[in-house]
Amino acid sequence: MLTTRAPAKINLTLHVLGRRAEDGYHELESLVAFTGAGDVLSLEPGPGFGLEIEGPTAQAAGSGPDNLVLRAGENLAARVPGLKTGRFRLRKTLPVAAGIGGGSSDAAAALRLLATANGLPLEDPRLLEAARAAGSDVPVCLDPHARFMRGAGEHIGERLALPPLPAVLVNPGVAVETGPVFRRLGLAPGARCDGGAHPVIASGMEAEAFLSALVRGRNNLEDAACLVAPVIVDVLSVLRAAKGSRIARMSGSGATCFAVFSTRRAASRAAAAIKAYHPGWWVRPAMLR
Ligand SMILES: C[C@@](CO)(OP(=O)(O)O)[C@H](O)COP(=O)(O)OP(=O)(O)OC[C@H]1O[C@@H](n2ccc(N)nc2=O)[C@H](O)[C@@H]1O
Ligand SMILES: Nc1ncnc2c1ncn2[C@@H]1O[C@H](COP(=O)(O)OP(=O)(O)O)[C@@H](O)[C@H]1O
Repeated sequence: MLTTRAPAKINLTLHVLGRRAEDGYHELESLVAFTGAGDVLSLEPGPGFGLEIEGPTAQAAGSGPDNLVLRAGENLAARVPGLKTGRFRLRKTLPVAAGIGGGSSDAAAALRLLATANGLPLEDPRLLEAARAAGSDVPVCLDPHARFMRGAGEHIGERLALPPLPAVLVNPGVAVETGPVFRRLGLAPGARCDGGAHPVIASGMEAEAFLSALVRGRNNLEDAACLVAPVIVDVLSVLRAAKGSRIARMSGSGATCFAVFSTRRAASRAAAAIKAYHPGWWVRPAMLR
């Protein structure tokens, strides 16, 4: 049995640069980081693909052929003749349709497990192709470390060493689909946006320099997502008001938002205080990397 983690993806920034005429997808520039924890996926090698799923958000994710774990597996099998397959077991704890790429990270985890079972290096181009075919966010989740993502997610930058980023993640329990949030931007195919250049972020930046660059970035989907799910406005104001919070922003197309704190202790305290006032919200302290 092979096992790997499928950590949550956080878009520390998400700049929308325009909308492509060819396929209607939006061109992005996004600084992505990952949490330590997340879903857990195992593979028991054997004939054909199968999926068992359990955990608090298993039902919302679904175990049918549309589950991104199975889609990713089939995508790779279509590209690698004689691929060794097997039965996946997914422990699903990340909220679903939450802007933290849980399904994408599960799909990437499935590809990593299949790569190991088949002796394929992570750099095998067929893995990247199978990832792209499963969804825009899957390629960046293949090797879950902080980096830039560009295009509609198909261009992945080098790993970046970020300073320690103690954070709190909050999801208010409202599922937000990605497509409708992009549509709310109202960009015509071929349109370009001029929201200002992305702040310069370099590997090895010291914490204060990194945070002052980060605050000059943005998530262009925030306003559109707040129209779809107005509770995001409350989540952002709670995170901004939390003691020791340095920056609060939405991840992806929402509804999960994050705040970064100067210390782990401040993040843990803020998480406990938010949870006490909002017992129905999913609240997690996390180190981002
Ligand atoms: C917004 C982001 C940011 O990381 O994350 P999430 O909020 O989903 O976590 C991603 O770009 C989402 O990636 P993913 O969730 O894999 O999206 P996909 O399944 O490929 O696309 C869902 C729908 O969103 C729209 N879409 C997606 C990506 C993109 N760059 N432009 C788009 O217009 C398209 O309408 C597409 O049909
Ligand atoms: N393994 C999976 N985990 C979560 N959602 C999944 C999975 N497989 C398929 N899905 C579907 O993918 C869609 C997006 O889910 P998810 O990846 O959690 O969204 P987001 O990227 O916004 O966090 C949902 O509608 C869900 O039904």
